[in-house]
Amino acid sequence: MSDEFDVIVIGAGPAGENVAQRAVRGGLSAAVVEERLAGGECSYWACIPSKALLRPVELAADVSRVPGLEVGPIDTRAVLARRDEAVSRYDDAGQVGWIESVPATFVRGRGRLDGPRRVVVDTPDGERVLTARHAVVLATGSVASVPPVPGLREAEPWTSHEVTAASSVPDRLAVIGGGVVGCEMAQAMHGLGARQTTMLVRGGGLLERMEPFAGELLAESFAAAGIDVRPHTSAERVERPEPGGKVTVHLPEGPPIEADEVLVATGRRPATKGLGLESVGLPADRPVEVDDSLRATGVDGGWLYAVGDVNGRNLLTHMGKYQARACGDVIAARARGEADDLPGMRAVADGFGPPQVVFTDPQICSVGRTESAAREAGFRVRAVEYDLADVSGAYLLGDGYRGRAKAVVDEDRKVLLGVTFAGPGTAELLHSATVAVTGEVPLERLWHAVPSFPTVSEVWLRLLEAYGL
Ligand SMILES: Cc1cc2nc3c(=O)[nH]c(=O)nc-3n(C[C@H](O)[C@H](O)[C@H](O)COP(=O)(O)OP(=O)(O)OC[C@H]3O[C@@H](n4cnc5c(N)ncnc54)[C@H](O)[C@@H]3O)c2cc1C
Ligand SMILES: NC(=O)c1ccc[n+]([C@@H]2O[C@H](COP(=O)([O-])OP(=O)(O)OC[C@H]3O[C@@H](n4cnc5c(N)ncnc54)[C@H](O)[C@@H]3O)[C@@H](O)[C@H]2O)c1
Repeated sequence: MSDEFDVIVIGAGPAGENVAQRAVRGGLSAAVVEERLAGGECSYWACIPSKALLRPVELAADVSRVPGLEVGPIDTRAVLARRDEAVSRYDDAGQVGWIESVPATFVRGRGRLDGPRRVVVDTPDGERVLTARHAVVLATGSVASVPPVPGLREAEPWTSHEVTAASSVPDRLAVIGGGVVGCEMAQAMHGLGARQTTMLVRGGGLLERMEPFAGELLAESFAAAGIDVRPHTSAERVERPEPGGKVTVHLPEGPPIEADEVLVATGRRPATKGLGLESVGLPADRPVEVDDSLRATGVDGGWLYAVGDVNGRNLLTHMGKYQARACGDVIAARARGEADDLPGMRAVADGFGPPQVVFTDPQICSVGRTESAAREAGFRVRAVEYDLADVSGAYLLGDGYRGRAKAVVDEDRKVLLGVTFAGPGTAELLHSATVAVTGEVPLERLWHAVPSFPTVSEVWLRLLEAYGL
């Protein structure tokens, strides 16, 4: 059977779904190919379940800081049941219905490129060949990478998939990696009942891509909660004689770690395996390089696009969806032969440093460049910091509030290049920083954006005062 569509999207994660929606809105027909569940990694094995697991842990920490309230033990079964609800019990009927309501054609199966504008899908009913009149969009996401530690792969470690879908909490958990997944999932599992949680962190601290104080505050909070964070420590060898049995993680020095599960959280690689990239002259094992209109570079005819994790620009759902909006609009404009360079048709925000919230206690929130990244990029920089505990709104959230904020200023233009907040109750504050950084709001204008008293957002005023306004 042969089918022709204006646009074919491979991968129905948040990025793929949104490209289809925008392209259809622009007057085109679209097919969306998905091998597993419509909604993608984010909906079932990443953002949604991880936040469902973290929320009660965070709430318990918030409550424990307010005198007069008492936190009882967390009912882990109820939390796991709510997680199951949040992931629609791994049933994508709702998401498929949404795609069909766009309207776009949903094709269940594994897709691969087979030369220009041609996609072969292995469906449960056999092979189906789709051809695209205008564009093929790769939105296949990423997969967890497992480092070549002897014995690790054989030990069948947990990745983000297994930990977010866990049906029980291991008594003893070893975590390899001190990045976002490692931090969020160590905290979730520990808060939900793991008795011994050990984090093996190759570098000097947690969340090393952020401002240093963020990882430091998080490490203090983890230590207080009883999570054992071991900087400058790598796994040397892993043993698991019985499948599903006890795991032993050997270290270069000191006694090995005995655990019931080992979680690998050492980054991700683009999901390009078996995608047929070589059939269009692209390397098979790298992110698909794109320009700001999300069009793949180095492909004749300009019909191939890539959005979301697979292009390696910013591995975040909201950034993938942002790219998808630009991509769907630009494909539609090019198909109609209209101007394809309107401001919304270029994913320029990818270059600013994306907004990101790490949903730990304390929350870690950042947008734009860190001070060191800004200096490396050649900006003339001045940075100011403020202790969030000295802001009335933060103090009122609970006793012993710990938090910090930092603003990185471009001294030539007097605008913000980056902002970081670390502290409870700061996640919803981040968008104000995103607006200031993206909008390049002059500091003197920002002065007139008066924060409400007594909220945590009063830190804006304190940062500007620290700068000298
Ligand atoms: C534990 C964890 C927590 C996270 N939390 C957050 C968070 O809180 N906030 C945030 O912004 N980001 C978070 N992320 C990152 C976020 O999950 C990703 O950035 C996002 O899912 C990327 O979206 P995507 O559409 O590019 O890919 P995906 O969501 O990975 O979707 C890709 C889809 O393509 C399908 N596919 C792949 N290959 C093929 C093929 N050949 N044929 C057909 N279908 C195919 C896959 O089955 C999948 O459904 C988290 C990641 C992890 C691992
Ligand atoms: N709340 C959120 O926004 C959120 C939550 C989870 C994941 N994510 C996204 O998912 C992506 C993947 O997260 P991640 O935590 O897997 O990756 P990461 O890049 O954030 O962290 C990887 C960690 O593993 C370490 N590492 C890498 N290779 C190693 C090796 N061989 N041995 C030991 N340690 C090693 C790194 O030093 C780092 O500490 C992130 O880029 C993030 O954007 C976002």
